[in-house]
Amino acid sequence: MSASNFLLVGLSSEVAVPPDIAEHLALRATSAEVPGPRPDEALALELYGIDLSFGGVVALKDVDLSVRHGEIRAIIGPNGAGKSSLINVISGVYKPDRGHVAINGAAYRPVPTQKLAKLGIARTFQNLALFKGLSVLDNVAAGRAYAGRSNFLSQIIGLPHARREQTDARERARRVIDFLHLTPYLDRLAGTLPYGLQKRVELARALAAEPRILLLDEPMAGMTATEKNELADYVRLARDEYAITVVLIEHDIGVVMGLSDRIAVLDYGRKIADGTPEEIASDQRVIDAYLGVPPENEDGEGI
Ligand SMILES: Nc1ncnc2c1ncn2[C@@H]1O[C@H](COP(=O)(O)OP(=O)(O)OP(=O)(O)O)[C@@H](O)[C@H]1O
Repeated sequence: MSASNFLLVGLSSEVAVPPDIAEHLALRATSAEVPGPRPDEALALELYGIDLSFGGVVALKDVDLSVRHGEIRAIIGPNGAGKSSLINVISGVYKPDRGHVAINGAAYRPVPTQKLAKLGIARTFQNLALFKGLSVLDNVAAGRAYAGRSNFLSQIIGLPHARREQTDARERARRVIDFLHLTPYLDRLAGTLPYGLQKRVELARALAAEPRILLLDEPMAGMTATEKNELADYVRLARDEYAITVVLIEHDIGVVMGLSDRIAVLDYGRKIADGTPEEIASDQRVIDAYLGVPPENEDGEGI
């Protein structure tokens, strides 16, 4: 039996996972590297014992993270704390040196970004990644196209199921555009819109993929305070309307405090705190990290 057969057999007896997803999942129990607890099916996302380094630079050290279904979960931390690295591990861009990621209670093997949608994951990027020369509608429909089943060739040839998918993608895109109050800009080239609206189009494109988990990489970077609050409202509305789980990394603690159900704080690649906004706001390690108090050395003394 091939390794993938073994994994699929194992999965089918453990949890009900759609075939597309099962194809990319591996039972956590198959890894002897970090014998952690069994994945918890009640969690949308679970990271356990994640290590990641680049040459001699430690980006993440022994990071655990649990995300409940329907939760808005923020990851914050000072510059270089490891936030982007962590979101890139979740989205399969980086393969961790050690540790596990589980989605809906089944372990997950990194997949190419274009296959993420099939796993029910969509993401936005720190630097805008819109097709600036395409209309808002085309950009948002492109997000849906990733989640479709037809391949690029059948779309070019115009096979019936591919054509149907394209029509569906545009209908879905229009609904999401309407939901995010972007209809007046439907035919505008994305690159001509003000920055705050482009970020909203990016959110629309991610939602068009009908994700179960939405990863937002610094969604409010470069925005004015008004734009940030507006986008935060849309993220909350989207979570409620589409019943999705949201994981975001963000620099602006104020916005995060108002938006998130729970917050994990990274500093120098380690998780130093995890809890509700109220718990995080009063955590001395978090206050120290943001005020720039140096980490302790191995003897427990400041360095
Ligand atoms: N591709 C890479 N190559 C080398 N080092 C990297 C790479 N990506 C991240 N790092 C290093 O890993 C550490 C964590 O970086 P990361 O970008 O994850 O932090 P961050 O919290 O997202 O920072 P910022 O808020 O500034 O974006 C840093 O020391 C960074 O220099």
